[in-house]
Amino acid sequence: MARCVSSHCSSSSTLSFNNATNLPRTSLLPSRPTAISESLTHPKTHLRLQFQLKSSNGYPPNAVSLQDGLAGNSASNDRFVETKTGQVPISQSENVESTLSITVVGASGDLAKKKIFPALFALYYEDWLPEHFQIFGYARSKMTDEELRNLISRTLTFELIKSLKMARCVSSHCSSSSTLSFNNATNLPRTSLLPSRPTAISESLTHPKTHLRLQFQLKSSNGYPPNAVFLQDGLAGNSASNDRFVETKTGQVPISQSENVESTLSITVVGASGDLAKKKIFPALFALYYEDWLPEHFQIFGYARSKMTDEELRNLISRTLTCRIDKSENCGDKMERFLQRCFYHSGLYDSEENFGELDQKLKEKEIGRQPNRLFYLSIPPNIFVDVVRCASRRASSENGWTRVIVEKPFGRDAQSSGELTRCLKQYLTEDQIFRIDHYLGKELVENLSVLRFSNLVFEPLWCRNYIRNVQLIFSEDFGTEGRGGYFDNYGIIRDIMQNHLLQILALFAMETPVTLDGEDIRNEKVKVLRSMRPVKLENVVVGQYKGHSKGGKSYPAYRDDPTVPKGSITPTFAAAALFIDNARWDGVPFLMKAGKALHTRRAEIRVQFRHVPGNLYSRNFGTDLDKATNELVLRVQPDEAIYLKINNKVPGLGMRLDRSDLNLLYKSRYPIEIPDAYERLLLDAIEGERRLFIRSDELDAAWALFTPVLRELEEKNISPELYPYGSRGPVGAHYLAANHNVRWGDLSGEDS
Ligand SMILES: NC(=O)C1=CN([C@@H]2O[C@H](COP(=O)(O)OP(=O)(O)OC[C@H]3O[C@@H](n4cnc5c(N)ncnc54)[C@H](OP(=O)(O)O)[C@@H]3O)[C@@H](O)[C@H]2O)C=CC1
Ligand SMILES: O=C1O[C@H](COP(=O)(O)O)[C@@H](O)[C@H](O)[C@H]1O
Repeated sequence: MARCVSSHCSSSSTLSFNNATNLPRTSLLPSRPTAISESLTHPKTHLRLQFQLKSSNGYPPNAVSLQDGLAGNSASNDRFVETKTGQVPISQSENVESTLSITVVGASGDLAKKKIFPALFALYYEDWLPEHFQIFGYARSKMTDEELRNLISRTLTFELIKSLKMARCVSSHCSSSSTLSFNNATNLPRTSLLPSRPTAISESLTHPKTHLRLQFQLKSSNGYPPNAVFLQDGLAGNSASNDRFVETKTGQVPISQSENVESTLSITVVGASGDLAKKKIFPALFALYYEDWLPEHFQIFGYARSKMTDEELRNLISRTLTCRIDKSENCGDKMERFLQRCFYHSGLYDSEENFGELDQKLKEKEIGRQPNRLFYLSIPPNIFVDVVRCASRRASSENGWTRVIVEKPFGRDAQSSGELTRCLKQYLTEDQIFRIDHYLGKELVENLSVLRFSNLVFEPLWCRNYIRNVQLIFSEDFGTEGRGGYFDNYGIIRDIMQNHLLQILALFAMETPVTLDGEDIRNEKVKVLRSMRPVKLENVVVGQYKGHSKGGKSYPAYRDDPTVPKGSITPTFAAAALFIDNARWDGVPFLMKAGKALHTRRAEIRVQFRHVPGNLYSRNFGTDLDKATNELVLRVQPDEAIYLKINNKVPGLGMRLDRSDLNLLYKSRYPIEIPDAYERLLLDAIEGERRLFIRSDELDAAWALFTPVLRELEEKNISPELYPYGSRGPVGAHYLAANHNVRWGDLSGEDS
C-alpha cells in the first residue's frame, strides 16, 4: 500500500482527468499492445497463455493493452511514456513498468463491501494482481483510509494473511481529499449519477394526446413512456433522488410528495429573429398547439440579439403561422391564444448574465409548477457552444429536465464535429443533446421502417440477391438564394449528402433492430454506417450551377450571389456511389445525387430490382432489359407517394406488355395535411424520444465516410462541372452511374 501515494490520488489526478477530454489519460494511448508487458512482472502470466492466444482483440489480455482505457485512440507512433528520467517513446520503453490503479466508485456500498473488495483481495492473495497496484475507494461518505480498511476488512476471509497484506493500505491515500479530487476530475454532470427511472410526475397526466401516441410509447427508447418526466435529464440536477424539491406557490415540496405538482414546459428559440425560426420553428410550434399536442402549461420564449418587444415578436411570427386547411375553424382564436404564450428576451449569445435574466423571466412563468426546459439552437454553428455554456450555467431547469435541440451543421468534417461534440458535452450529457436532421422527421422517411419491417413482401427482397442498386435523390429548383454565405463554407455534400441522404440510407439498409427502441435503431444505423467504405474521389462528381435564360427570364449563376466569394468552386451539385461491405449489401451500389437549381424539386428513394432470370416475356421488352426492371419508389416530397413499377399485360386479346405503377399516393389515400418534419421532431424532443435524433457515434461514422473525399476535393481544388440553372445537372453524373451499371431512375421519363 506504500504505492498509494497521496499525490496520485488527489489534485494531480484531477488535473490529468480534467485536461481536454475529461477521460483518463490512458484513453489517449494506442490501441495495440506496447513493448511494456505486464507479463514481465506478472507472476501468473504463463498460466493465462492459452487464453491469450484466443483473446478477442487478438492481443494477450493481460499484456498492458492501453486501449483498455475509456476511449482508445488509433494513432500509434508519436506517443510517450513518462519515466523518472522524462518522456520515453513507447517503442523504447521496454523497461518502464506499469502500475494499476483500481478505483471502486461507491466504495461505501453493499456491493463494494460484499463482493468487490473481497474479490480484489482474493486476486491479490492468489497473486493475480500485478506487482504495482493501488486501490482507491471513492464515495460521498466521509472516511479516512483507515476507516475504509476497517470497513472492508470485515468482509475479507483470510484473517491471518489479511492482517499481513493489508499493511499495503497506507493511510491518507483513499481519504476524503481523494474523493473530492475525483469528484472534480470527472466533470460528470451530477445528474449522470441519478437513477434512470421515471418519477411519479408524468407529463402524460397533462398531455391531451398521450393516448394517441401510446402504442409507440410502449416502445420508447429508454423503456419508459417518452413523455414521462425524466429527472435525470436535468442539466444540473442533484444526485440523490430523495432530496429534490419542486417550487410551488406554497413553497418547496419534496418531489416524492409532489405527485400533484403539474409540470410546465418552457421552449426557448435561440436565434428567434432568424430565417429558420420564422419559417419553420414557430409555425411548427403553432401547429402542435393547434392540434393539441403541446402540454397544457407551456410558454415560448424567443431569444436573440435584435431588440424586440414581446408584441413585435408576435407580429413577426404571426406572418408565418398557418392553419390546417382541413380544420380551419377557430383558427384566429387559437392563433391569438398561442401568440399570448410567446415572449421575447433580447440578449447576447455569450452572456451568462443575459441568460440569467432569461432564467428569471422563465421562472416567473413557471412558478408553482415543475419546470421542464427545451432550448432550440436556431443560430449559426460558431455560437452553439457559447449558448450551451450560458444556458447550462444560468438557465437550465433546477428540478425538471433540460434538453437542447442543435441544428446542423454539426461541424465541417470529422475533426471539427468531434470537437463540437466534446465542447457540448462539457455542459450537456448525450441524452440532453437532440441533434436534428429534419429529413428524419419527414413522413415517408418515418414510414421506411414500417414498409420494410411490417410487410412480408418487402423484407425478403431487401438484399443484394434482389436489389440491383439504390438511388437517393434530392433536387431543388432554386439556388442558394439568401443563404450563399452559409452555403459556400459547406457545399452540397455537407449540406445534404453527409446528413439527410446518408441518414435515409442508414435507415434503408440497416439490419432489423432488436426493438423499436431509439437506442436499438440507432445502434443498427451505426453498424451499417461503419460497414461502409469511405467515399472515393473516383466515385464522386461535383457540379455548380451557372446563369441561364429561359422564356425571357434569366436565372443567376451561383457565383452571382453577392454573399458568395468570387470564383468559388463550392459544389452546388454532387453525385456519389457508396458501398456497404456487409453480407446483405455486398456489391450493391448506393447512388446519391443532390443538387440545387435543378429542373425540379424532389426527394426520393428509388430501389431498382434485378432482372427476372429467364424471363419468359423478355422478347416483349426488346434488348433493353432495364426497361423491364421492377422499381420501388418512395417519394419523400413533394406529393408523398410509394409506388412500384411493374410489368403488366395491356387488357385485350393480344399479348402486349405495359409498364404500370402500383401507386399509393398519399393525398388520395389519406385526406389529411401531413405534418411538417419540424412538428414531429419538436414533439419528440418534448417527449424525450430520441429515435429520430442523431447520436454522436452516428455522426462520427457519417463524417468518417465523407471527410477524406471532402479533404481531397479541397486540397486538389477540383473544379465543379458547370450546369445551367434549371437543368438536370452535369453530364458527369450519368457517367458515374454508368460506371456502376446504373441508370438514374428519375431521368427515365416514366414518372409523372
Ligand atoms: N434556414 C434554413 O432553411 C435552415 C437552417 N438550418 C440551420 O439552422 C440554424 C439557423 O438558421 P437560420 O435561421 O437560417 O440562420 P440565420 O442566419 O437567420 O441566423 C439566426 C439568427 O442568429 C443570429 N445571427 C446570425 N448571424 C450571426 C452571427 N454571425 N453571430 C451571432 N449571431 C448571428 C441572428 O439573430 P440576431 O442578430 O437577432 O441575434 C439571426 O437572426 C443554422 O445553424 C442553419 O445552418 C438548417 C436547415 C435549414
Ligand atoms: O437542411 C437543408 O435542407 C433544405 C431542404 O429542406 P426541405 O425540407 O425543404 O427539403 C435545403 O434547402 C438547405 O440547403 C439545407 O441546409
